[in-house]
Amino acid sequence: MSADPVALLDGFCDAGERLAVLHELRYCHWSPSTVVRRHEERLVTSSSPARTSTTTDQWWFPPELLALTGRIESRLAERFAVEPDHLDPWQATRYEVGETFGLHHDAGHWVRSPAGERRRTVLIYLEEPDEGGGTEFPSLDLLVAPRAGRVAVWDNLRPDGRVDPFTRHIALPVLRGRKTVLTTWERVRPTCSRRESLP
Ligand SMILES: O=C(O)CCC(=O)C(=O)O
Ligand SMILES: [Fe+2]
Repeated sequence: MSADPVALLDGFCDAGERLAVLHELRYCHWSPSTVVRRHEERLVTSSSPARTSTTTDQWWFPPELLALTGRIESRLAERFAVEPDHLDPWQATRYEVGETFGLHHDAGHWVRSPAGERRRTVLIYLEEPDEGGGTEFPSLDLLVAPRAGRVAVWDNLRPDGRVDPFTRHIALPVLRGRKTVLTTWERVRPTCSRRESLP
């Protein structure tokens, strides 16, 4: 794996694959994006003024789209040693002009869940806006341009397993055009029981 805190690979998805994914995403049900927070020992998912985009997730993906994400998972395994069995369901998020996701961390809520924390984030830029829409990591002094076909992979945890505050990030507002990303998170352990080896 790269020593950079945020590994970037351009051309990870070629134009044909991006168009095919975007085409299939038209058949999915999109809703206002949500954020997760803890409320009295429970995780609550709700919309928030901090996140103004629209999202769909793997639940809605038609078989053609699942075949495409399956191929993407194989390449993530090859290039970044991502473990497909540890992945959360894919999400796609669309940002129109002005839409954004404020400063946040992708981990911090899942330490007690069977699959554990969100160890790494995988973010693929499918549709590149004409202006704005970068992903900023203020503590790393890093701005990732939302280049179509690029994948960004970063660690959310420090080697001791605690949340790494340096990978807090912002999806900057789109200023012109539209941005669409495909995202998943690699958990510390497998994401369902049938993937664990049985005793
Ligand atoms: O869209 C982006 O640039 C970042 C998205 C993000 O941070 C997230 O979905 O958790
Ligand atoms: Fe995020």
